[in-house]
Amino acid sequence: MTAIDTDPGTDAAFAASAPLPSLMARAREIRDAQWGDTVTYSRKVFVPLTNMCRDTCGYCTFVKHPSSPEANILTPEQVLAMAKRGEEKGCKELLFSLGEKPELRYDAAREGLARLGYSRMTDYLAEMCALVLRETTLLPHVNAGTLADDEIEVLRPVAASMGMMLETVSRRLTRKGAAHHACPDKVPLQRLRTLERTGERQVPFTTGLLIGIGETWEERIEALHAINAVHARHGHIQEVIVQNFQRKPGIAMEHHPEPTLDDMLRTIAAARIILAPEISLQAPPNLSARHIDYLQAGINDWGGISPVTIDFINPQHEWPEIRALAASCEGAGFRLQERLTVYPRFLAERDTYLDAGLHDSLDTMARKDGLARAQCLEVGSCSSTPQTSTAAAR
Ligand SMILES: O=c1nc2n(C[C@H](O)[C@H](O)[C@H](O)CO)c3cc(O)ccc3cc-2c(=O)[nH]1
Ligand SMILES: C[C@H]1O[C@@H](n2cnc3c(N)ncnc32)[C@H](O)[C@@H]1O
Ligand code: MET
Ligand code: SF4
Repeated sequence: MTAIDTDPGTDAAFAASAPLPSLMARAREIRDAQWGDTVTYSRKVFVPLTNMCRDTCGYCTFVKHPSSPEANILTPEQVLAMAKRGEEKGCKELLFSLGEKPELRYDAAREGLARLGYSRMTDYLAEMCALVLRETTLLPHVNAGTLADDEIEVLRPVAASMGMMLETVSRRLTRKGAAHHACPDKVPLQRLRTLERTGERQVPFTTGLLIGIGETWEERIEALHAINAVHARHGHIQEVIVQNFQRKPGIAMEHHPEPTLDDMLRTIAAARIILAPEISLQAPPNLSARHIDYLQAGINDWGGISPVTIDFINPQHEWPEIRALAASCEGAGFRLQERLTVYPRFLAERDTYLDAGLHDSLDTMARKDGLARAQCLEVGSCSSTPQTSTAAAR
């Protein structure tokens, strides 16, 4: 149920054709009703567990071929050292981001994993999540791309939340010369299956669109509807990220145009109109000088911001200083507030969405956090907070 009486069909048509100012005004209305004037972020440490990957996305600088001197798999000692540094700086989330299934493509990846005692990257990832839970107070979030049923099962007990950008639903982009050529994990059907499987297993989940990689406006709308449909079946989508493609030297798409600010504002507003209101809408603060304008298009979240690690995916773009971001949010009439990697709605339904083995860590973190939301854990309900007043669409 939306807070405002609307017809989803009419809204979709509106999103595709309305002038940008009225589209943004409509999106703001929906955001204000659900999320108020609070805009959130997650203080996190980013751990790039491996940069080897069986895919070769045309926009990616993160991926390294095994023949590169930079190709690596972080050791448990390195993971723990980064985690401890994050913990000291007050981080609450540890984001594992990594290449997809490199062991299925490269001997070097198989050998590297074997030296660590594993045959599958996902098993090593699960063990590193367990290590973080054991040795620190950080909550692990994993962004490991497409996941099969058994991979979700090994990760669920040790990851507080998971994510995978849908990126796009465009199959055209898997053709030769396009962004996702020769990327088995970027075939839209595989991405959609991961959204469905994590829904079936009730994993608090992040997904999103990568804007400006060759997709059409209609394909963006179709992707938003696909996300909304999977959420309507399972209620597990915590947040949707609208991320703008960044051009960098050395990538296949180095001459591909970046999306404009208007492109971003229109897509963010369309997302806010199409998606169920309880899905948090996120856009990164470090990939546009005009990110504050995103607030006028309906976002309520900035995603992860790290006081200790760079954005390994967009390393040329520094994180904003949290105090400076708070000041510019305030200038725009918003209050910046820290949040956990698990949103209040999911904490309130912990028995459904969170493995019992994670409850202690969640309690510790929510209390340490000192957020008013910690009360959700004690009273078992968050009905007084705007984020949780709407039940997940089922
Ligand atoms: O700093 C980043 N954080 C990314 N995040 C993390 C995000 O900003 C938040 O920290 C977490 O989702 C927790 O809410 C992702 C998480 C996912 O599950 C899937 C994709 C992304 C993508 C990015 C990204 O490109 N850069
Ligand atoms: C972790 C996420 O980072 C995004 N990603 C990867 N490369 C780029 C880039 N050049 N610009 C912006 N986002 C990118 C993808 O959407 C991926 O899923
Ligand atoms: N390889 C995964 C994906 O593309 C994780 C983030 S990219 C470094 O979805
Ligand atoms: S974006 Fe992810 S899947 Fe694509 S090449 Fe980079 S690491 Fe691999």
